[in-house]
Amino acid sequence: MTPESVITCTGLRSWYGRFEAVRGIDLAVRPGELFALLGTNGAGKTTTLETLQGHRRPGSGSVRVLGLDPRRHRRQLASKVGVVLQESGFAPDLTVAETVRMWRRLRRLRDDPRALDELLREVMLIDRADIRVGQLSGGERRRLDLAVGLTGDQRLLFLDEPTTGLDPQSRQRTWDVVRDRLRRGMTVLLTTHYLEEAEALADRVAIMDAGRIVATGTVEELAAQQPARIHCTVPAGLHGATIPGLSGEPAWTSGTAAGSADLTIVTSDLQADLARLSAWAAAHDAKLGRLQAAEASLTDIFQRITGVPS
Ligand SMILES: Nc1ncnc2c1ncn2[C@@H]1O[C@H](COP(=O)(O)OP(=O)(O)OP(=O)(O)O)[C@@H](O)[C@H]1O
Repeated sequence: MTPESVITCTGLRSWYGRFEAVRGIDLAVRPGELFALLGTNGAGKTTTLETLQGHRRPGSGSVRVLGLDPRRHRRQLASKVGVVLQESGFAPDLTVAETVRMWRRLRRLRDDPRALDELLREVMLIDRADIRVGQLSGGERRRLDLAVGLTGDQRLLFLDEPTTGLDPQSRQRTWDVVRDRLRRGMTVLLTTHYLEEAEALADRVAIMDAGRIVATGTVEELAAQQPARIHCTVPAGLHGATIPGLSGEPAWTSGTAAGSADLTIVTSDLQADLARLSAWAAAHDAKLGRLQAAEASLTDIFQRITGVPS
């Protein structure tokens, strides 16, 4: 546990009756980082989030949010912690502006028309300010969720699948807003099943499976523990040839294009094997087609660690 952590879980366990949903997790989310909590269905993410948000008592272990116990200090945390849930039940008869104003009052903030306008502009809802919530599109409602989560002077934001159902432009806008807040010092705990988004945005990730954290670190750190992959096509006459010095395992198949063979090399020394493959191809005057060389992606890592396709 690092004292400067914004969120700390130590040995957190949680039960539903006799079923242990969270089985002893340790987490430390640092100030100003975007930390992504990923996991298989039923891994225990929601249970963990509910505990961090003060809605559930830890079965055992302890949690601290901004140094406070989230159950005992819910009031103090309410103005500092924003939550964007997948389903937020806003009153359909209130307008967008009324909804945000109401949340400002709930967070004991004074009325501030300028701050309200700024926030609605930020989430691209300024021209929908007087529209009733019940008339918003699904994507607009998600952006209202974000606005409400950001109402006030939040130091920490919980984001649960914030871009589900958003079109590419709204998705991009959401991430621009989150990035801007991160630059201004906010800490974000993201849960998402969109691994490409987590890969692009997260400073660090944790992968949960069956109540445990099974991997944690930066994507680069996790990728370094997994083999990389080289893929290319080779002239058919070289199918099955030995490539000298290769440390990885070559796998040959007949190519889909006539006169070619497909080669995949799974390797833990990507750079060296790429160099050996290139030298071998040059020595045989062979052109390598559709050459791809890549470290494991977060999707590969997730799949290998959990055994579940993402
Ligand atoms: N109220 C409940 N009563 C009994 N079991 C529950 C309850 N809520 C959750 N569980 C179980 O606890 C486990 C963890 O659930 P949780 O919702 O925390 O997982 P999750 O990681 O958020 O899953 P998902 O990605 O599917 O939303 C699951 O096996 C789930 O069935």
